[in-house]
Amino acid sequence: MALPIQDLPAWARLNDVSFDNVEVTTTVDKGYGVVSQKDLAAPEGTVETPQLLAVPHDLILNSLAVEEHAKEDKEFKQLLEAVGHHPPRVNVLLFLLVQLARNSSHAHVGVSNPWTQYLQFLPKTVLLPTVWTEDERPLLKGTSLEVAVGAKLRALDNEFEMIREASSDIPCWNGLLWHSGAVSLKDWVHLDALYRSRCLELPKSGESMVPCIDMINHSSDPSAYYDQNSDYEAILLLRPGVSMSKGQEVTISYGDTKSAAEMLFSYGFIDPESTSESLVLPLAPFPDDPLAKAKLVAFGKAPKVHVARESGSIRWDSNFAYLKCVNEEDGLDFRILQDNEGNQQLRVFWQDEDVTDQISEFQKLVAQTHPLPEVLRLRVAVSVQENLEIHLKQLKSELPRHDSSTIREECLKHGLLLRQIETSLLEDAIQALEQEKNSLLEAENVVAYLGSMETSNSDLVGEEASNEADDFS
Ligand SMILES: C[S@@+](CC[C@H](N)C(=O)[O-])C[C@H]1O[C@@H](n2cnc3c(N)ncnc32)[C@H](O)[C@@H]1O
Repeated sequence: MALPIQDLPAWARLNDVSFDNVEVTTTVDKGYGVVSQKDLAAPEGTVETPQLLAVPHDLILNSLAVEEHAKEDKEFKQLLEAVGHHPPRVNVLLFLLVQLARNSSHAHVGVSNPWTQYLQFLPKTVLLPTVWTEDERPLLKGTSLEVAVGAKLRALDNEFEMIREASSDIPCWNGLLWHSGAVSLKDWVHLDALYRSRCLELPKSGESMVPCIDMINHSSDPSAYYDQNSDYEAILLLRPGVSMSKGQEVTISYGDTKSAAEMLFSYGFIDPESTSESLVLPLAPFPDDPLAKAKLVAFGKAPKVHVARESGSIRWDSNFAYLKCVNEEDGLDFRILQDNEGNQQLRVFWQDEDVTDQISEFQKLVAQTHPLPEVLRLRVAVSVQENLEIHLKQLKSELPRHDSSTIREECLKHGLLLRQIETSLLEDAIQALEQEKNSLLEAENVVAYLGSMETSNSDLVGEEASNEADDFS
């Protein structure tokens, strides 16, 4: 069920949301947005700029608010307890799933609240890559989002199954959520997209959804910002130095340090004016490394390489790339230790020191303590460059043939933009790595090391040759 946006002012009045000289309307290309109803100005240097919106604290939706709702709603409390402790985001999504089920089945399980209705104002489609179709997702092939979106979809599937399992023993929820067919995995994926594209980081309440303030679009040159006042209300204020005329769109910044991939992943669009030039790619251990499994377990996170262009130059870093490129002969060791309770633990040792707790700083640690730091850096640079080349090759390979009528324009536009941004960054990073490799090859201890390797190889060849001669005799 959807409610027309013209009904939002009535909902706002009923719930004490105050709009001051602004209104929600439909924009040309960004769905809903907020525009000013009169000329507005906040002179430079003013401390108290005009307030455009105020949303009462009890409408702010986060994990804590969900627990408050549960106190007044016995049936929801039962559901929340059955699902157990999960990240705050899951509690909020569960709360929204219940409102969605109520709206679609007209069944009144538990107590309805302002969000039951507010959800009906929100867009039915949010084009984040997790909701792209099978035809649209190949646009991400070779980009840094290919693996991330697949992993996110699997995580969403697991969350939804976990909720189904935990709640299907509770008769009223089993009836509403599962028997009525009111909600499905598609709804969970949609709610997650709504959540990620609309949640704000409030100074006092933390990560939260805020009705009405979530109707404000992003700009790299924003006219407003949000805050929280002493009553914990979420408020929207005009920025100092901004003047705007009647009918102009009010905008905020969704952040200016996010990469193109992060913007697309969280908001479904890329604004090249406000994205940082960076990307994060997955990195696998060498397939023939006997320590590969131990390295992955000890690292504890998905191994990655981070590439960025900062002030015109390329920077890359990867703690896992360093772990990948060192071995026992460098001073790496894994040991299984047993604590007093008999639990076994994998510990990482570097040059006989237990560095398990420093594994997230492995690059720094090893770069400072390796006896031949330039030789190690060369090994890591070669491995990282190879990894980037594989991704670049995929990015440059032709996209699978598709029927353009099955790909939505917005997905095509932002998918191609992401490919273009990441291709350019990877090409420059590969070139920078080539330069770095060349200068490392000239470093004194690299020359000496490679020279010693050559000597021992030719000794070996000499020995082999003499063995062969022996064999012939
Ligand atoms: C917080 S909501 C803003 C309100 C939203 N336009 C709506 O219709 O409900 C964020 C979503 O608005 C859209 N959006 C916001 N700023 C945008 C921009 N500068 N360009 C394109 N889409 C934008 C994206 O779909 C994004 O996921």
